[in-house]
Amino acid sequence: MNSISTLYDIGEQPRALSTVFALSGPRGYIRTDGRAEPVPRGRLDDLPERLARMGSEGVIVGALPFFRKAQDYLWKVPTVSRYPGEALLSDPPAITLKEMRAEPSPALYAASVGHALNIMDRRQNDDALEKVVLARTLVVEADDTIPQDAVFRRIAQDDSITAFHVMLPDDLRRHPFTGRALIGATPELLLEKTGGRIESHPLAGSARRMADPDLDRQARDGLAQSAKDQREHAIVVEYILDTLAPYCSTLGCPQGTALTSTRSMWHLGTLITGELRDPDTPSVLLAAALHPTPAVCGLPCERAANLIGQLEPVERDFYAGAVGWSDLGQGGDGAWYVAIRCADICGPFARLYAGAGIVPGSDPRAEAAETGAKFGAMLQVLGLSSDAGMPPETTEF
Ligand SMILES: C=C(O[C@@H]1C=C(C(=O)O)C=C[C@H]1O)C(=O)O
Repeated sequence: MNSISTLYDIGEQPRALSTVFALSGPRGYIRTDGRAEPVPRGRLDDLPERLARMGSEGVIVGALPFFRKAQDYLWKVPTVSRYPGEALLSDPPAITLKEMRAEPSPALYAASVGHALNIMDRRQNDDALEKVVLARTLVVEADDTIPQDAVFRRIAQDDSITAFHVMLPDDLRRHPFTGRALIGATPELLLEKTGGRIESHPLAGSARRMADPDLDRQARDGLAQSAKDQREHAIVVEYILDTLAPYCSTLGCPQGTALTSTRSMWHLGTLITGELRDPDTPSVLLAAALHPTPAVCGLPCERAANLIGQLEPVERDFYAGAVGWSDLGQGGDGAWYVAIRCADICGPFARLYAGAGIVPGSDPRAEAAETGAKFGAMLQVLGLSSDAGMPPETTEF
């Protein structure tokens, strides 16, 4: 018996999964229909073999974990349904929250950033750490079970992001509840494939948006001119181009780097487009090959992942992994998004995650504030103030 069947007590039987996977973004609303068959769980490195055993029809949906050595959580469904975005417009109920705490504290997070900067300073050789993305979390507890569908619907009303709602394996070691899901508002496309054409839209380099239009313009201009943010961004774009090049006959970023925004953040973003040599390479395999990019991990990748494992006190699990779909019957067409600006929700608990890229020249206090701002979108849909995750002014760093 594998861990899915143990936790869900479903044996190897397919199960009905009406709300286990939904995406809603500028390209409409997609959700799974019909009975779902689990893809045997395993590491990303052996996903090609596991997928080959799933046949050539149906749609693969689900979540890839942050660490490549952790187990993915994927399902095969007969089909996905697409609806216009309006299908989600409804009036979701309010959520009453009881408690909130930061894990780790902003001060401890800033200390980890300082530690990473020391490592970067010390090692000036070929294997030197150039970038690492460090995350922190907020735990919120509601009075009652958090209504996941309402949270998803509320997020999906923001058309500057792609909202996702993806079932996760229950983790009874953490809480005695079932029905765990990852729900979020990602602005970042890892990879989309349509026929032979692929797109990736990495983001890196961030500034918090301001309510005052003059301050907001200053924040935007400051980001556009920041050499540190441009370096942080270029590392991601180069990595994605290098990784996709062997799969592509043409590849490039014709529009260059531009500012993009959500309701709460400014980012530097670069649209990467290409033509595949083999137009039947499934999007899920391309996403698995790319993941984790230095937008969520760092460079060199393995060194950065090891440091994340050492410095972050809370497991990332599926945060900063990827969520998406891949239609095997249509040459693997589909879209995979970076699973950020999200919360791991189970029963009355939600754990929100936010990370920031650290490069030489980063300021630990500014990174603690940046992660605070990145909690904003999820805090707001949970009924809290969007700046409730900002480090308190009185915090001693
Ligand atoms: C890691 C996160 O965001 C990533 C890090 C960014 C940065 O460091 O500037 C920007 C966008 C994302 O690629 C997150 O939101 O948790």
